[in-house]
Amino acid sequence: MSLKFINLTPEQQARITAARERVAALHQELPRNDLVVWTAGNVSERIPAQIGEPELFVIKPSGVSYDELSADNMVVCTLDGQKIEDGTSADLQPSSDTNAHAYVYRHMSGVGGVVHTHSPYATSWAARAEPIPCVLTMMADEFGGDIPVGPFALIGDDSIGRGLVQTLLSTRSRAVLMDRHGPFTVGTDARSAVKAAVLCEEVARTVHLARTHGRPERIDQHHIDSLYKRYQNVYGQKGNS
Ligand SMILES: O=C(CO)[C@@H](O)[C@@H](O)COP(=O)(O)O
Repeated sequence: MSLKFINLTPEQQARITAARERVAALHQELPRNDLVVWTAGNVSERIPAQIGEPELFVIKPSGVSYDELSADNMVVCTLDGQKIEDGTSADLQPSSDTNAHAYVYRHMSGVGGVVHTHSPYATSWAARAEPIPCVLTMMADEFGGDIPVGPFALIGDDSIGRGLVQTLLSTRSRAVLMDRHGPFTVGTDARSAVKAAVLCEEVARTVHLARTHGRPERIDQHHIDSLYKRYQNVYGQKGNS
């Protein structure tokens, strides 16, 4: 028997409602930052669960145009990737990448948000299965080094999620280029995962452009480490990613 939104505690219902608003709004950042064409991208966010509460996340419905997305049609799923009775139509299916997002949430407790796009420059590096070398200070700041490539995997089961987690656990980078597929990014919440997706595409583009007129040199590892440490601990306003 599937879980029902109406049977959850008022506190968890409120957390889900707030997450639906945030995730719906964050989907507008994908076309706004030229990270997607048509419906080819998705964002999800984990719902913080108190002891005894079911662990859930919110994700977009599959194949729905970004201008039709709203808090009302954000789908609520268990960490097994099963949609709950969340108040949306029983026919409304979650994203086709739900299994990948769910696998990350099950295996990486520190991840609160996952994003997948087919943004053109990052996807062109993925098509070549070539990591993006850390030749820019922005890469050291945000990704702590190169942006790695994850294994080729077909959609539909845990294959993408397994390859994604295996790669994420071997790097500081919050972005992974899945071989011949495209970028996935993670963050402490959906907003930080969207930021990683935006910056992943930005550095994929600028390194591509740099490569057309020469071979930029990778930044020395000790400089990458100090840039990453500063940016992760000093940059911006307190509490704002
Ligand atoms: O690449 C694929 C499907 O192969 C998906 O990531 C992309 O089309 C987005 O799908 P959803 O609309 O999230 O189901």
